[in-house]
Amino acid sequence: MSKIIIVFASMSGNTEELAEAIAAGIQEAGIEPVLKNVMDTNASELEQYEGVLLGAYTWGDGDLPDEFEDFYDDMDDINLEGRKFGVFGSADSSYTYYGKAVDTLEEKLAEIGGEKVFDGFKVELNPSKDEKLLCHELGLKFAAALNVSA
Ligand SMILES: Cc1cc2nc3c(=O)[nH]c(=O)nc-3n(C[C@H](O)[C@H](O)[C@H](O)COP(=O)(O)O)c2cc1C
Repeated sequence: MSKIIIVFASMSGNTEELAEAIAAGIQEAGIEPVLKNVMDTNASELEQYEGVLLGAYTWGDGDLPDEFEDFYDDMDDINLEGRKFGVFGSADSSYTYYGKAVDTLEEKLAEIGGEKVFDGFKVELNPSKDEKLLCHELGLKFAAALNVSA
């Protein structure tokens, strides 16, 4: 059973690229993460993992992606005490609420007991090579944070 799950939503592929780069960093640390599109899972699955990473682009006027709405509502029914989390997402700074979906998910994860490992990681549109390297480092850092508490 893997220790880490990464759940993401990505309409045009940018957030998915972040998720894959973070997953590669986790793999380098020796943990095989579970990587799932939010449409293929549900919030209750998060309770099975020690580490939870959520990735979402921002939609509408600072909104969560539509496909994250049910998952987000169902997070109220789970408890992530003792679990570590991190949130990431691609966004566009020409909008008023830059990457607000990332903030919304971070707040919810903290509310249900999770402990944040890194500050919400927002990337402007398509990730650059350097930003993908940063994702890789975040993956390593996240895996290390779990091992410390193990
Ligand atoms: C209709 C629409 C609304 C958007 N609203 C926001 C927003 O409020 N804030 C923001 O930061 N980005 C907003 N975006 C930009 C997307 O988050 C951005 O294009 C992102 O790179 C998409 O990521 P993805 O490739 O993972 O789908 C919006 C994009 C569209 C098309």
